[in-house]
Amino acid sequence: MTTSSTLAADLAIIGSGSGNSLLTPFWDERRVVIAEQGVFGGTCLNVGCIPTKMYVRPAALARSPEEAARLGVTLRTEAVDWPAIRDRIFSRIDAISAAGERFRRDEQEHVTLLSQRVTLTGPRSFEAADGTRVEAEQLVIAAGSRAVLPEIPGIGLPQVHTSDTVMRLPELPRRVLVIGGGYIACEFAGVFSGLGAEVVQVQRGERLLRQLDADVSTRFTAEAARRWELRLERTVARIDAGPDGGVVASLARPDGSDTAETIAADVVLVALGRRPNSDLVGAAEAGLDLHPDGRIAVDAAQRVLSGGRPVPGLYALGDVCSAHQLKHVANHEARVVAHNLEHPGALREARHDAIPAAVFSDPEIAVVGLTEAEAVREIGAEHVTVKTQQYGDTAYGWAMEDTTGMFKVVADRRDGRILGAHVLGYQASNLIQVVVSAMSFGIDAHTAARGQYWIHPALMEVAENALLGLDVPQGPRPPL
Ligand SMILES: Cc1cc2nc3c(=O)[nH]c(=O)nc-3n(C[C@H](O)[C@H](O)[C@H](O)COP(=O)(O)OP(=O)(O)OC[C@H]3O[C@@H](n4cnc5c(N)ncnc54)[C@H](O)[C@@H]3O)c2cc1C
Ligand SMILES: NC(=O)c1ccc[n+]([C@@H]2O[C@H](COP(=O)([O-])OP(=O)(O)OC[C@H]3O[C@@H](n4cnc5c(N)ncnc54)[C@H](O)[C@@H]3O)[C@@H](O)[C@H]2O)c1
Repeated sequence: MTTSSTLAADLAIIGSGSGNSLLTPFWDERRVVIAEQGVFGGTCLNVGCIPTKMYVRPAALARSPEEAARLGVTLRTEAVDWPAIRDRIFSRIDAISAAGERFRRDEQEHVTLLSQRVTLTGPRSFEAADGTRVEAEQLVIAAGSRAVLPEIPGIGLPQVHTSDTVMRLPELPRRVLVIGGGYIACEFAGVFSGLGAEVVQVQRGERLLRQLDADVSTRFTAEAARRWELRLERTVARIDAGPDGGVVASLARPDGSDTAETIAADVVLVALGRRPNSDLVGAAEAGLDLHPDGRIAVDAAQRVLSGGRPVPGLYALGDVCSAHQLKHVANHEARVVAHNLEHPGALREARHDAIPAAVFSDPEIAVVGLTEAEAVREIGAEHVTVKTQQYGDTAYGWAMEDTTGMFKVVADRRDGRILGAHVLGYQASNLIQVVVSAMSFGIDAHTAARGQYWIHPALMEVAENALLGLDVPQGPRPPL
């Protein structure tokens, strides 16, 4: 049945992920429409950051006998109860999503929740699948992104998953084929292998996480190869149904030539990047500017551009427009948009410098700023200073008997400006924050190292030592 009702709104939002956080008390007395085609709460909560990291922790625990053995303690992982892990994770997450939806739908009279896909009909209007039209004073596109699937035979087989579905499998698969070498592929390879599955990861390039600093990418690839099987410089050409309910994947070289290699697996995870959902909202048809990769173009205030000019009252945020597909970036952009919706005469701009990211794999990685190669390109090799501090050369690293952790810092040797940091190892995502702070507040490398106390002998000393190892000026009266 179709209806032709038209809703007038002060604010309309497409997407209930980061878009859901736009509703400050300012909107309590105003009419708001939120359109959501899928599960309420978006990617991070339901199928992204949160459930993946809830799998990472049990996988790390299951792996701990290896580390314990180095320290003279014998542990054994007796069993991994996948259904229990899965149900613990999703009983928490599904309840949060359901409560969020109930709150908006039933407890907020000023909010209308349209649980449908909507398509733009103008700069501040859209239409839902059932014919409901919405005309808004201001509109925010927060429609996110989705997994890219390669067009290969067998991609539609039920054993082939994306991150959207693989976390809800009924049982822990015995054999998992992971296609891709990016964030999602490396995190799931770490989880499944940690929990005891046989993992084969197929990556087109010669290293995993190729976009990261070469030292980190190289060391991670070597460590991954110790934990699960890698097939590098390979792609999957086709997937066929195999015996015992599994599949058989045929590999090819990156140029497409056959290698006669096959991999048998029970489950395949495809993780080859995510494309912005600008097409799902009809952004091009509505005349909005798009980047070549499909992202909606916005200005620094997150205003959507059309013909190079901002469209009044139309904003976008998060994966649908951002060059950084990260939840903390989407959240920051949402805060900026929330401000700008309330204060159209005093717009604020989003800050996109010193954005950190972590790959929660085994080992863990965290990065911020320029890689060494990017720094050389940007300011010239003669101005770049680099220090890599091994975890194993610090006191806490001795306690851990660590052999792989590294903390690399890149700086400008002329003024000590920190340009980037690249960390691999235990707690990398926490340790890097001290460099993120220094970069964000403009603190030079020597001041960051000597202008504060560091708890001895905490693992954080690895950051202190990395900063101290840079060849940077100390100024006339440096902190001691
Ligand atoms: C497996 C995985 C792990 C991740 N881990 C991390 C991590 O550890 N740290 C991190 O920072 N980031 C992580 N990310 C990335 C992070 O999840 C995203 O950057 C973030 O969730 C994007 O938020 P968003 O609000 O832009 O989009 P979303 O949360 O995806 O919200 C967009 C919503 O819009 C809806 N929608 C789209 N089109 C329409 C339409 N036409 N009509 C109605 N509704 C529509 C969608 O259904 C969706 O619910 C991960 C992503 C994945 C997939
Ligand atoms: N911890 C985190 O912050 C986290 C975790 C997961 C996802 N994410 C976000 O989600 C985004 C998407 O993750 P992702 O892992 O899908 O993408 P990605 O961009 O990290 O990696 C995609 C990988 O697929 C490869 N690839 C692309 N097309 C290919 C093809 N046709 N054949 C073979 N290989 C191909 C690329 O070379 C790359 O290695 C990430 O970029 C990240 O921003 C973040």
